[in-house]
Amino acid sequence: MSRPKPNILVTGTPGVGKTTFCEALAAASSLEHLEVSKMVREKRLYREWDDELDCSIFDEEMVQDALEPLLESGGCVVDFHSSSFLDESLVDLVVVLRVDTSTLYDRLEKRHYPESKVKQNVEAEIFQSCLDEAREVFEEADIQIWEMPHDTEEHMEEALERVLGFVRSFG
Ligand SMILES: Nc1ncnc2c1ncn2[C@@H]1O[C@H](COP(=O)(O)OP(=O)(O)OP(=O)(O)O)[C@@H](O)[C@H]1O
Repeated sequence: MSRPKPNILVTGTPGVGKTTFCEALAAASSLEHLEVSKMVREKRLYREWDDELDCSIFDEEMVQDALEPLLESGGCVVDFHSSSFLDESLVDLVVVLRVDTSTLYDRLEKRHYPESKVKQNVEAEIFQSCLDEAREVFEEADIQIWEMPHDTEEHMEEALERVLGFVRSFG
């Protein structure tokens, strides 16, 4: 499906720096940053709330229904820790941000997350859950999946340059 501007999914374990990266990418391009976790909270796109982990159990169908009209015209950066809800026909590139577990631990610690939530997210990064989920959803559809380190400012600049190159050459 041809779109004038690409839709890019930026995913990764909570705390890897998706929002930081997406804000910088949106500022450097004409793409619109869709911070899905914020949309889920504000539009209540969930059926239940996990009090222990202090997070929503988002509803895939509700999130897809909210995003599809925005993605159909292209030019979006979708920022979320999951990729299971996205129809591959609406995605042109997937970026999976990665950090080492000690960096991730420190970042999540600073948020004063419950120990169980820090542990759950560090384990997800160790077992590369987000990368495996993106591969499961998008590899069949022949959509590029770029795994990019995001532990330093330098790595962020490198990743931004590479993705901006994709945006410039799209279409
Ligand atoms: N490339 C980077 N180098 C150094 N620090 C970074 C980098 N990217 C993000 N950070 C820091 O890591 C922390 C988490 O960043 P951010 O909130 O963007 O993560 P996230 O993946 O969007 O998390 P969540 O999914 O929970 O929203 C912030 O304190 C941010 O300043």
